[in-house]
Amino acid sequence: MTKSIHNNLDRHKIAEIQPLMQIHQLSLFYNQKPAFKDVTLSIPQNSITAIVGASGCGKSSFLICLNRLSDLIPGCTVSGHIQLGTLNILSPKANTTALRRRIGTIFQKPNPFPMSIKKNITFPLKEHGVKDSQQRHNIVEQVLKDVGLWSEVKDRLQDNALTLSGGQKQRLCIARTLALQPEILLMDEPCSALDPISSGIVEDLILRLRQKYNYTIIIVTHNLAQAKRIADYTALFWVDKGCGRLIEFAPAEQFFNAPNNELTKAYVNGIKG
Ligand SMILES: Nc1ncnc2c1ncn2[C@@H]1O[C@H](COP(=O)(O)OP(=O)(O)OP(=O)(O)O)[C@@H](O)[C@H]1O
Repeated sequence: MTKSIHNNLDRHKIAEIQPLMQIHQLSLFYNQKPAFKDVTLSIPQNSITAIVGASGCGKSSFLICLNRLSDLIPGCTVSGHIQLGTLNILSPKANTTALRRRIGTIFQKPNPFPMSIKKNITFPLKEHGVKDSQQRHNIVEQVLKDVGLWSEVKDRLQDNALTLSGGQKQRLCIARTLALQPEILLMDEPCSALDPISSGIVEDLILRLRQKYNYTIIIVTHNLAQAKRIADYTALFWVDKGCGRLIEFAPAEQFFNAPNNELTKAYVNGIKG
């Protein structure tokens, strides 16, 4: 269940990876108070990037900028630039519905809709224009298989999703997001509300989504051991003078074994944090 560092992409592959999303001088403010400032980094494609750092350093705030969920928070403003291919994500002209289909979010607390297991997946598909019911059913089966839930729920697809265990609910939420075929998955501490067994299953799933399906995944985690097991790249955020800053962003092997920054060194060695 738990994975060794060998699950991470090897050094040669890391050198070949192209940036998928370019983030330049990104800052986020809640009612003029900065949560984090001046973050510049490129998210490599088909890889797992972990965001780590002590509580309150702006990790979740960073994540919500990337598909403009930040628009939904009153008093929240974002400045800087985020480029995804030809799309300028922060442009007022960007279509946020289409954007959130391309960039899906998995939250810390699994949030299935209070409806059947099957409808949890077919409902968003209908909303996004998948009209053919056989096609919707095929997608349900495919994504439930992708998250390893099909054999557990195939005989109870009409049961309310709220009857599932915490780990099953989280995998259903991941399946619901996968059904819309996003390019990027944002995960905000997806395992922290789960027991260790369920957490291991979701961790394995995250690795499989990158290895088998080439997803680009950005995951916020408090769990350094988890970041070490699954991340190809890791970013450390830290609070400086009341505001989050990006301290270091590097391939995971370098980040954990030979970081450039003294703060990163102290953090990965458990001296800080
Ligand atoms: N909706 C909000 N309104 C005002 N301030 C907020 C809001 N959400 C977060 N903050 C503040 O922004 C700062 C960064 O919070 P954020 O949740 O992004 O940090 P984090 O690193 O994800 O923390 P944690 O690891 O505890 O989840 C904190 O000072 C927090 O109190």
